[in-house]
Order: sequence, then structure tokens, then C-alpha cells
Amino acid sequence: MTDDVLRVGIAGPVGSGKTALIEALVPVLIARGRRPAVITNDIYTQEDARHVRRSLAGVLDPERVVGVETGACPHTAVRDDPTMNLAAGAELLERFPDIDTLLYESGGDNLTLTFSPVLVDMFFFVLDTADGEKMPRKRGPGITDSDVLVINKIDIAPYVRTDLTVMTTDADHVREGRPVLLTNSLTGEGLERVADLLESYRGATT
Ligand SMILES: Nc1nc2c(ncn2[C@@H]2O[C@H](COP(=O)(O)OP(=O)(O)OP(=O)(O)O)[C@@H](O)[C@H]2O)c(=O)[nH]1
Repeated sequence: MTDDVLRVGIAGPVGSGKTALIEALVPVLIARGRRPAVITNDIYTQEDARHVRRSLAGVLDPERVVGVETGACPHTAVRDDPTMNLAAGAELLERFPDIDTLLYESGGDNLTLTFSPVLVDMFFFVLDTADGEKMPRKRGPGITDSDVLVINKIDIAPYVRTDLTVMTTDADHVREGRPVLLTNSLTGEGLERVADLLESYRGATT
């Protein structure tokens, strides 16, 4: 890995919007002059990689999206033994030396997932408002220790009786002031702020 590449992890429960967040974030990064690439992790398939390639057609070269089939629990591939992901990142950087941002999407997981610091410089944890406003109160390292907690699907909060003020206040409380961002990954709402925070880590890690 080269020092001028920011390596970013994106974790969260199954279906919380990790892929959608990446698909919304990549165009924002490209508009800022960044050259991102994406590595997805699925246990048995390359489903997410295919989705990202399709969704970002014409925006991101499909060759810059790689799917890792972990064959095991997502924690293993991004936390305990990130060998496959390290290899995928190294191969991408070898083929495309201009890459300055590697986005690693973990497989869907529970609340205990974190990323190995060997693999990423910082990581986002994505929650879904439809999982309930109680989620931040459940804590777990993903919620408390991630560099940035994203509360996604804010558009559907009223329909699933999630009070965003309660969810955000509880998240702020359990995270002791670490960043909490609200997003709608389908419209891009909140994504500029996600990109701002990502960039602030680039400064801090180089
Ligand atoms: N309304 C709404 N739907 C969203 C939002 N973000 C994602 N979705 C939808 O939620 C579903 C799951 O989104 P994904 O991005 O596939 O979630 P994921 O976390 O990558 O899922 P896994 O990889 O299976 O764990 C899809 O139908 C998305 O279109 C959002 O902000 N608002």
C-alpha cells in the first residue's frame, strides 16, 4: 500500500445501505477530483460488485470494482484475516496506480464488526432507520468505535416510526462526540458531508 491512498471501510447490518452509500459517494469523490476504486465483500457471490458496476456505469470504470467472495463470516475477511482484501487492494493499485481512495464494503454483519487497522485507515458504520431508533442504544463496537456512524434511509424514518432526533441524540451519547451523519443514499442527501469527513481523515493519515 502506498501512503497517498486513503483506505476506507464501510460496514453495517445486512441491507442497511452500504452498497447504496458507496454508489452515492463515488460520484461525489470523482467530482472532487478523486480517483476511487471499490472492493466489495460477499460471502457466496459477487452480487454487490455487479450492482456497483451497473449503478456506476459511465461514472467509474467497471475494472475498478472488485468483488471478494469471502466464503466465511464477514468478520474474518475484514478484521481477523484480511489477506484476501489486502491482495485485492494491492492488485487494483498495481493495475491503476492513479487510485487515491480504496473503498472496502464489508459483507452484511451484526453490530460487532470492526475493520483491521492493517486493512483500512478509517471506517464508516451504516445503520438503517428501519431497524429502529433503539439501534444506537444497543451499542456494539461498530456503533461506538467506528470513525463515522451513518444513519441511513432518513427518508423512510417517518414511515417506520423512527424518531431521528432520538436516534441521533442516543448515537451522540454512546459515541461520546464522534461524528454521526444522516443520509439518504438514494438521493445523495448528506453525502457531501460524508465526503468531507472522509477527506479530513486523508489529511490526518498522510
Ligand atoms: N429509502 C431508502 N432506501 C435505501 C437507502 N439506502 C439504501 N436503500 C435501499 O435499501 C436496500 C438495501 O440497500 P443496499 O445498499 O443493498 O444495502 P447493503 O447494506 O449493501 O446490503 P448487504 O450488502 O446485503 O448487506 C436497497 O433496496 C436500497 O435501494 C436510503 O437512503 N433510503
